[in-house]
Amino acid sequence: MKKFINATIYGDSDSTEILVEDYKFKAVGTNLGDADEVIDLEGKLVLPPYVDPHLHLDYIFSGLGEGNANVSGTLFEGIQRWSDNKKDLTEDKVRKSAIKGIQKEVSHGVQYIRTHVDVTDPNLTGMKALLKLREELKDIVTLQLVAFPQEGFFRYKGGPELVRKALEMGADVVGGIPHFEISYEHGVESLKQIVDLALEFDVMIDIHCDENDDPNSRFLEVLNALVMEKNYGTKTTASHTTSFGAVEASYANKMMGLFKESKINFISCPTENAHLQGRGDAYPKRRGLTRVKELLENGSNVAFAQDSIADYWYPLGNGNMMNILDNGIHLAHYTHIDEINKALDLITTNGANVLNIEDYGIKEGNSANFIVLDAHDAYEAVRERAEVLASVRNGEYLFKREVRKNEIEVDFLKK
Ligand SMILES: Nc1ccnc(=O)[nH]1
Repeated sequence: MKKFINATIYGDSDSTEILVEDYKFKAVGTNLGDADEVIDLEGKLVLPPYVDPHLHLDYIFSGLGEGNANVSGTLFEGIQRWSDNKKDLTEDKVRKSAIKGIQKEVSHGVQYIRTHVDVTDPNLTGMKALLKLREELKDIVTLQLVAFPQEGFFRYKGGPELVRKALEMGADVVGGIPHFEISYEHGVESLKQIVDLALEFDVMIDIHCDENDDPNSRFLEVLNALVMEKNYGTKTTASHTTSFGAVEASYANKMMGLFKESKINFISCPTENAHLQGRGDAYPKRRGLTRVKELLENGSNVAFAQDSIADYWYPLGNGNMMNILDNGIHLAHYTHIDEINKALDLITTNGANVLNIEDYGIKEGNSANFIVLDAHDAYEAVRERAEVLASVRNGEYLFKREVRKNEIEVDFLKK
């Protein structure tokens, strides 16, 4: 039995101690009694691990190297460059770069990743490599795999069969990209078939949905309607929906009511889409985000995600969710003090809700997974973009770092 004392627990001001036994939280409270080992957290902020609910592990680092830069900075060039280069993909290549990406994310306190895996590949190379890693790395990170037809469900020859095959192989989620199909009708039909596949295989849905600046892109409306009718909203996520940041208020307001009814989830990738969107705009330029603040006020579940690390779509990124959060709350105007105080939800609990993880959170009976930040409360953590000092999984440290001093003592300040 292990006891962590002097913890400041995010969202639980009554508790300061955590007791862990047999990989699980045995109790969370105060004065919890004796333990074999006592660890003093010195008042630091403890929260459930970061969740990155949208990442492309099979693409990681593909954008590095001469001639690989996406010159226009657009989604379409990213897809084209990937398509041109993916023919040389091997399982070993995907495995090695995915491991590097996972290392980066885990070292920043992430323990849950949903990764889209391109299945528009007759060999399903990425899916094969990532299915193995999902199993091999499960004590370090929980991986959810999306069968994602990057080059289009219909637009890529044999797309529907490849998506089905990936689900048969064991993908956890079915994906889609309706705004990349060749017409509105093709996009709608792809969504219908994808929802049918989800019901047939009993898997979640996560669609790259309206990742453009077109205020007339309407696949979010279609997806929402389809899953609302099937009562499948909590198992469904609309990723990106950047066009919803460009629509008129009267349309947005109508949709808000329908999102409330369907309970569909949203993922916003603030850094990626600030980079990709608005490329066709003169000034003023769109920020490229969906209506994050308004969706949250509507009671919808919204999570932030990294999306890319140095691939054909986005040249930056390092798996640090605090960086994503910092950018996201600025771009979304989610910066009232009350919003800042709960902003960590966007990279923790809200992501766990997207992934439908039930065994999540610092409470009795759950797996003993948590992180410790170099801050004493949520506001300080967000304002300082606090470092992750430790990540604990199943009661054991994945890593632990020295406490960094926030303030350097400079001689002249003492005078
Ligand atoms: N942002 C994106 C990254 C990768 N693929 C996409 O379709 N979009």
